[in-house]
Amino acid sequence: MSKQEVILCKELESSLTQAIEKCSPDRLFVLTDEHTHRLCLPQIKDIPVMRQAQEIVIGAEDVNKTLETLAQVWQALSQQGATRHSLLINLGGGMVTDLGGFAAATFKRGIAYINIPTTLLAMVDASVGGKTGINFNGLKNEIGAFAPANCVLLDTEFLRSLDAHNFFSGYAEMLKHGLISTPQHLDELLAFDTEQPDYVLLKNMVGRSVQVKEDIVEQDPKEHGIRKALNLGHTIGHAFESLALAESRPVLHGYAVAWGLVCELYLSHLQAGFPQDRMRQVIQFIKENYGPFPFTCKHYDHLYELMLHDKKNTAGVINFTLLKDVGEISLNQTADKDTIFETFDFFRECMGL
Ligand SMILES: NC(=O)c1ccc[n+]([C@@H]2O[C@H](COP(=O)([O-])OP(=O)(O)OC[C@H]3O[C@@H](n4cnc5c(N)ncnc54)[C@H](O)[C@@H]3O)[C@@H](O)[C@H]2O)c1
Ligand SMILES: O=C(O)C(=O)C[C@@H](O)[C@H](O)[C@H](O)COP(=O)(O)O
Ligand SMILES: [Zn+2]
Repeated sequence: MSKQEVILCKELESSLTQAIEKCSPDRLFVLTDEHTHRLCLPQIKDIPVMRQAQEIVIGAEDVNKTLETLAQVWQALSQQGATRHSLLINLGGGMVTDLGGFAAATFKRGIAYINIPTTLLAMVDASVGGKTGINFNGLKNEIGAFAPANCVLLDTEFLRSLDAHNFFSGYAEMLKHGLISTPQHLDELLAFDTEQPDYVLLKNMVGRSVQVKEDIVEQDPKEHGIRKALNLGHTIGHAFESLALAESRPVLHGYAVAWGLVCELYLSHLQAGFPQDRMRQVIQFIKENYGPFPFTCKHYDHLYELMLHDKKNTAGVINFTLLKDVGEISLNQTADKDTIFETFDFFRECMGL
């Protein structure tokens, strides 16, 4: 897999023009959800190279990251004359870049695509690294492919219209990048004024955060080893997210990751010696900014069953990425059912549930 080009744009217009010209497509398509169609497409629609772009609009948010929506995109591409030499631009958050990336990877066995992420989460994480896919059978990203975008164009100006919930959702993946990289990066994240964001500083932090991901993906594009570090917080986080979806009370992906981090930092403390003061510091930040995920001990078995579907697992054994300390990663860790249930008890207790 070749190294993916990720550009922190000074000027989106020229970067996008160059990126499209480099692909020399016969036809151009732009995929948005209903919100990014209204809020973000106007920023690029009038760029001369975009004038011929045919628009495909899908429903917003993870409830629409489905096979039905994927089929709508395939249908639109097919009916509007897309060929193997066409180019798809995904303009949106991680839902659009995941689903659009998978549509591009599968349409006529694969066409070129460019990601222009418009949420914080998609900028630092989802748009980069080639994991594409959809939710299926009540499970997160159950169907998908590794298929990197030809190019990823980051423009933090899009963040100005993002609401606080989606800001914090993306910030959870940044915290994850802080935890798996360096104490300095984690400290700057914990110290950032999230109530009145300094957008210049945020742009720099986005650059550092996405670099953490790029470095790991470059070493291990298909998650045979070190890429599992990017899944910290997700073994339990995805179970929370799927449970919430099943109970028709969906939560944002990054919130589920933040709550998953609380549990997996506790597990890291129990099993890998992660320092208690650091654990408490990060949990305090999450408690203050994300609130609790309500569940009772009646949910434990369901959560455990969901964790049995984690993609890192082998032969029915649940696989965790844990930390010995900030930046000291311990891959392929396991925990027995009693210990996992103890982490749920810990979570509920420290969240005041
Ligand atoms: N492929 C990966 O490596 C990877 C990594 C992390 C997360 N993900 C996936 O990403 C998805 C979550 O992505 P997300 O958090 O970006 O959510 P999202 O794409 O659902 O976007 C969240 C909301 O913000 C709106 N929005 C987008 N840009 C906006 C803007 N600039 N201003 C105002 N509103 C805007 C969207 O329309 C949507 O309503 C999940 O499906 C998750 O599984 C994938
Ligand atoms: O890029 C990766 O690798 C990640 O694990 C990043 C995660 O933040 C992301 O949510 C990813 O989609 C999870 O992948 P999955 O393989 O657990 O479905
Ligand atoms: Zn994630």
